[in-house]
Amino acid sequence: MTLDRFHSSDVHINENLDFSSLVSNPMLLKGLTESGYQRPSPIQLKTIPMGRLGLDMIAQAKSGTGKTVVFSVIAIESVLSQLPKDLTNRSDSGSKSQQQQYPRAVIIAPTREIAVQIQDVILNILQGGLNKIITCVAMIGGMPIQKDKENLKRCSIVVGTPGRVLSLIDTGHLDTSHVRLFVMDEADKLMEDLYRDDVFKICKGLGSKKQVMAFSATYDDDLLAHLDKLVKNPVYVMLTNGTPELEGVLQFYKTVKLRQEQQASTVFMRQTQLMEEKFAELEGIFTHTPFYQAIVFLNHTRRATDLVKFLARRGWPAMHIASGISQVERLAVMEKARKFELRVLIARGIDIDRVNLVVNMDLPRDPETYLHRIGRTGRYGTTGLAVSIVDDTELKTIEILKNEFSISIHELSAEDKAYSDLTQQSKNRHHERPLQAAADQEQFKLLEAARKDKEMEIRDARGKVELDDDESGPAAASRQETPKEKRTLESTDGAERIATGQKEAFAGKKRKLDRRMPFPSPTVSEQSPSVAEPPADKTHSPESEHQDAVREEESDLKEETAQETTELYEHYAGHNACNFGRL
Ligand SMILES: Nc1ncnc2c1ncn2[C@@H]1O[C@H](COP(=O)(O)OP(=O)(O)OP(=O)(O)O)[C@@H](O)[C@H]1O
Repeated sequence: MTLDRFHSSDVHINENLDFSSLVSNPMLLKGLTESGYQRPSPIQLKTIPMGRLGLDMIAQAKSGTGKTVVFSVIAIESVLSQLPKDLTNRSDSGSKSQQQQYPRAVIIAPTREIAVQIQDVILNILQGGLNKIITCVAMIGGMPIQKDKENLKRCSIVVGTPGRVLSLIDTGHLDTSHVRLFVMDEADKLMEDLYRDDVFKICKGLGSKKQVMAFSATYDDDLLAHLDKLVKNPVYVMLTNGTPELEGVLQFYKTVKLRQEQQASTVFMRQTQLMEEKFAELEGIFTHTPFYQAIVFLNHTRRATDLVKFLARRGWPAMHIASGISQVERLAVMEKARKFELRVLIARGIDIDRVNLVVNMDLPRDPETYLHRIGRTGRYGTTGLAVSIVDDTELKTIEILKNEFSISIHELSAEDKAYSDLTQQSKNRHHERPLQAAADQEQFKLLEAARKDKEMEIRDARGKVELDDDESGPAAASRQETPKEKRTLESTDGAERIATGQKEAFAGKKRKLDRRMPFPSPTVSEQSPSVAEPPADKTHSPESEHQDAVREEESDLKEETAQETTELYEHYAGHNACNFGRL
């Protein structure tokens, strides 16, 4: 098994067809071809013709096999079918501003990132010339709603998250009178308790004249029962009979154990120590496995920041998009990941071409989510590696995944032939080096930004700081400063050099600022990997405050852990959620 690009049978069709046999509009065809879609995948071949006929549909295909392109094409075709013929076939159809536009298709997805990705796919396809007459806008929570209201005056395809779309319908800003298509992407997630009511309300709010389609990689009885109420007389297209594992993804697990001397007295300590072990294991995997970009999943979002710091200290540019950061920041992180400026993204369901390694630091709560996660690699029939780092309790879950859901997961060991083949090949691969250089540059930029941040902070807090004008190295050379400005510098290797006499005054600040630095270099901190580091700003966090915080976190975690353990076992052990043969 290699990581070189090949396309597995997941996306291979036997027919000698290209998209010209599926779509007729020349600009649509041009947009598809120029977006890199030459030949349709099996799900595209089966569903696009029926979707174009206006049939309601429930469709299933493995992750990353082209479902987004299916409903993007159908949405564009649905809009085209409502526009006058003379507008839709010519590339000189006039500018959008001259045309009255109404929302004609609404697509919803469970996460903001996925909604933005869908918008990007559609916008790319529209680049073939249809962008002159069709507009697609993502409307998602966390972004200013005012902008959506403005955009709705000139928007034909709305892609959004349920909460935002519903609120735009409820307030009358989304005019539903011309909507003729409603698509639910990742329908399995959309039918979870969190979103289901909103999705039902949206479906009702969009009126009765619309075609309804649902897409997912997995279906179970509950999901089908819910969808039955939303999708009337659907055609079912199911491409997978068993568990929808991707052929190109090798799956492994690696067990971590606490050492004798680590026998923790509390749940919190035990969890923390186990996570430390998992962090160390992750570092080993990153060191020995060839990969372009990796996505790491964690169940507890609070660990995401710790992991970013841990990886950054070891030279792996990483960022997270866990909750707690603003939507604007999340989108910026996604952009960096896409531009290949990050090697590691700690994230949820997103589509980045170069991801060929997925790591689970905790197992998810249900097998569907496991499949979603590992489906972030092996996109469009390529190859990838998925590793779950588990402790003793999670090992049982691996057994259940293997036995009850027939998912093949092997223990990761140097002796494993598939894995050793893979690592062996890395010796001949050179792709890491230029990437590392690019990543280093990015790290340097971030260190520079952090350094500037520090200066601002110092200036704000203490007024003008009179420091010796003693600096050297590239960081200094690249800076332009006013003569009066005095500075605290980091050289490129991250070591801080502060003028004598100012160190003590600066020390409290420094600890505070270190925590904010996105990519502290390994030399900034020589601490051992610590998952639950004490608050760095000791001047502002006396011992007692720290203990309170630890206690609070401990009790939080206890609750979460207890609840999750119960949910996890109920979910995996007792039930047969994945009845994939139903359709
Ligand atoms: N016909 C095609 N030819 C080449 N590449 C394609 C084709 N269709 C889709 N792709 C690429 O495959 C990747 C996955 O496609 P897409 O996101 O549509 O899959 P999906 O089934 O919707 O995945 P998920 O279930 O994870 O959302 C994307 O990078 C997309 O650009």
